[in-house]
Amino acid sequence: MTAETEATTHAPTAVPFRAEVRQLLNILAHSLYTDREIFLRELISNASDALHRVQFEMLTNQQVRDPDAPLEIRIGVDKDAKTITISDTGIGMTREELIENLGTIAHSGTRTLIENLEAAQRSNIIGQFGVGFYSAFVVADEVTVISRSYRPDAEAALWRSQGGESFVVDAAEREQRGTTIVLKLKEEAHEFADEWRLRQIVRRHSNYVAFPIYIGDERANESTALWHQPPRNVEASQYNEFYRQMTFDYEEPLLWVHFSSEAPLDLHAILFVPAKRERGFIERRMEGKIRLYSRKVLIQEDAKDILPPYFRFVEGVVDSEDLPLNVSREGVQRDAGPNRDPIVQRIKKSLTNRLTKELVDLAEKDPIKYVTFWNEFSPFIKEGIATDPLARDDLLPLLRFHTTKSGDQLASLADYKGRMIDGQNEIYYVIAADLESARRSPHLDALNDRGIEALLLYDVMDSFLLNGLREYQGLKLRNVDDPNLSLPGEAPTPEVSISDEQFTRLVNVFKETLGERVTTVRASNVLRHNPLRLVSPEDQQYNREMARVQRILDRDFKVPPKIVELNRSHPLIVDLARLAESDGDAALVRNLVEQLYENALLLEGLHPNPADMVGRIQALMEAAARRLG
Ligand SMILES: Nc1ncnc2c1ncn2[C@@H]1O[C@H](COP(=O)(O)OP(=O)(O)OP(=O)(O)O)[C@@H](O)[C@H]1O
Repeated sequence: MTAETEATTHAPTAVPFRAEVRQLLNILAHSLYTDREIFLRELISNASDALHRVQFEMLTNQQVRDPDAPLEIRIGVDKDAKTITISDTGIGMTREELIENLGTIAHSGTRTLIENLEAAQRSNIIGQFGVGFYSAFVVADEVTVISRSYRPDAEAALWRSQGGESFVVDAAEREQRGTTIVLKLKEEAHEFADEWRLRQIVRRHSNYVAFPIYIGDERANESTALWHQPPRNVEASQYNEFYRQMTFDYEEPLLWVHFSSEAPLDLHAILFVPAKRERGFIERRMEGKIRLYSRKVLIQEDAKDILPPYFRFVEGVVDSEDLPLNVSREGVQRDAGPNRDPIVQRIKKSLTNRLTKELVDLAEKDPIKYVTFWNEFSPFIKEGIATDPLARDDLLPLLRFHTTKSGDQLASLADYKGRMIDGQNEIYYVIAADLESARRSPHLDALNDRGIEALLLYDVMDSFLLNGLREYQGLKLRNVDDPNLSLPGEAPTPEVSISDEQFTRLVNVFKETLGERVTTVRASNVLRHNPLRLVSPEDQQYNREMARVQRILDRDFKVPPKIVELNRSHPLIVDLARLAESDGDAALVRNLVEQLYENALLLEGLHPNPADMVGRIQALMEAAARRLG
């Protein structure tokens, strides 16, 4: 580097903030921010991240400034000058990094906040966002950052701003690796120049940070990571607090599991099942994060492969001395080398088994709480059964269904099995668009008559679930729309009140009216209380479960041709057969046939556009009114 370039690089330079950052600073400086104290959480979280990063760097890189510096955060207060100083021995920043990180790059949290600002201000929940470093300007009218990067050849640098349009960077004096942030408190924030107050804030928001936080000479945060403490010493409130500080979720978790073993596998972990699938009011998160530690070093912030994909809603911390440190910090790529590591696989298995067992226990011991779990997370469990044959048997006890006998309650497969009638060796189910349609399904006639229970499947995920659930404890699952359904038990034989000729004529009217939409029309021997049902021909047996999904996904979805089965004893069919005999009402008969067919489509969840029926229904109503009037 020449003397000139060095001189220019080291001159104090004013740099404008990026537009989004200016906007954010303006908002923060003027907002009535009730959660002002979270500025400390944000700065501590940055410091902790910087410490984690340098710790990780030291695993692989010998060339680190101050390799022996203790990894810690120190907070000091000058009561007279009204300043707070937050120092860390983390990874530090070069001059260029200060410019980039603290002024020109818009971070994810910043953008989300600006986009949702109005709602955030209205409900006073700015504190739920990761506003990060800039939250310093909520309490400070001047912020100074002095930093020295871990890179041995890097110089110290300074960043300073009053939060307006720009910031200044300059050279600085600092020997030690790390970052110091000095906040000159605003008049209305002088209350924070108080060690006792700061100590309280650290307890509330940053108690479980993995590095020591000192205020003055006293440690302010928990000294042993919660997951390293014996579970019997940890209280429910501590788990709840830990969860809240880690996730910012404002609801308490539904369940936690604390793992603590040293042999044969060293494993210390706390896993949480959140109360809701979507967390946070604005920044909705669907997936949990597992922070992976080895020998107390954070090696992955969002480990993807330490739990199976169907448990991706789980949050937590996993720490094992046995984990290989070569697992990358940027995140485990699924199927990438280190994940094939036998230790990673063993940890995964151990976590998965225990978590599954805890959920099964919950289902048995606290069915009410389990239903809240099921309502939120059932799609994941169904996905697990559909996609992971090895997990299937373990997950089956978690399944819950509405059935024809469960009323408003949910039933497990074991409940179903216990209620099977003599001679029954299959589990019957009906698929429909929603619970009410399922309950009304004409396919259920024959089962209801015999006292046989059916599972009511109406969730889109159920179609996928069936791929992995062909049988349960030796009992095959069978769709009740099966044309060859042969049922155990007895049912009364219905009276047939139309002649064969009348019926044949009616069958022909159905065939002519419905044309290519039907493969055949025939008498049903299972219908009792419904006039008609649609049955899938043999060649559709394998994909009919997916037809409903296709209808939702594919705008041009065409209903595959079906077998129409008619109930010869049903008054509507009887009347229709009589009506079909007289030629005068051909249009009315056609409309009735069409409507009967479409009613059935609707109950099957296959109707492409129910609103199309309105015109015809009106025509039928007019005809009825005319006759009655
Ligand atoms: N104490 C620190 N030591 C080292 N680098 C830091 C420190 N504080 C901030 N930084 C750097 O500045 C960047 C910006 O910080 P900021 O708090 O604005 O956002 P973030 O923490 O990265 O992201 P977000 O808050 O949006 O999740 C950080 O990503 C980091 O690179």
